[in-house]
Amino acid sequence: MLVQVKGLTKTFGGLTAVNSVDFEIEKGKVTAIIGPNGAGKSTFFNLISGFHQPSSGSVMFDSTDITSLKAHQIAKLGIARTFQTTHLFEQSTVLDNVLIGHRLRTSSGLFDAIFRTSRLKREEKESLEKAHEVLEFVGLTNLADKHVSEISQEEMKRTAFALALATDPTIVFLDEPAAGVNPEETDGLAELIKKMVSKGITVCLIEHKMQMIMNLADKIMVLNYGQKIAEGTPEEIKKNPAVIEAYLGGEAVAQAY
Ligand SMILES: Nc1ncnc2c1ncn2[C@@H]1O[C@H](COP(=O)(O)OP(=O)(O)OP(=O)(O)O)[C@@H](O)[C@H]1O
Repeated sequence: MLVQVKGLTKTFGGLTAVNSVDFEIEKGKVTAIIGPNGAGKSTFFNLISGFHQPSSGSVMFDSTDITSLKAHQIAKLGIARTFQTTHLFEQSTVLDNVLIGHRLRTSSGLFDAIFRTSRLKREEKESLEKAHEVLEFVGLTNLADKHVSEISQEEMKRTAFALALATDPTIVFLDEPAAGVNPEETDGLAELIKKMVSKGITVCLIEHKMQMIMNLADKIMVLNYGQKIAEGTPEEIKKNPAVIEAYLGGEAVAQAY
């Protein structure tokens, strides 16, 4: 298993946002996390990627215990995540946004910056090449010099993917990759996710668009009130009584289908 989560728990004051979750992600597969609003999905992502410290439990990545590592240390190990598109710098170009993502992986320090060492120059060149490569991969070469404020929501989603890919990740965590885009664009983003998997990248995503998930995921975990209530293939999840119960009453299913 690429990622192994055991007994993962996060409390905020009196609220248990993630409650004793055991979970595994297999290399090379697409794993989805679904659940009603407030179920703990984003918190779960934040725990794995080091943006929150767990209250208890453990996270193993490729046999390394990453439970107590900080976000930047986890990113260096090959775990990338996307954020909502609001995290992009609107007044910078698409290319510059991606370059910033790539700096994470390079190691020049203040000394290099001041004296413009050959290492810095080499790294700048590599960053630029990498940024162009990932922009081509996500289909945004033509928009590299546009400001983020000028591009569509779907193009912002692709930019967020490019940012994650610029760090050469083993696994990417995608937070609602298709939120706010139309059905045709959703299909395009699903294709892009498949293309990432075909290049050997493992994908874990949170998404409310059920049809997309059902077509894309090898495995689905369902969270409800911080607890894992089901796990299985899309076929198994569709038939699971606990899942149907959690979603009925809510509007999520009606909206998704
Ligand atoms: N930093 C925080 N401080 C306090 N409570 C938080 C914090 N982050 C999340 N929560 C609470 O934890 C619970 C789970 O939230 P979370 O955002 O993880 O759910 P979610 O499943 O991602 O929801 P959505 O689908 O709406 O994004 C919610 O009740 C939320 O209010």
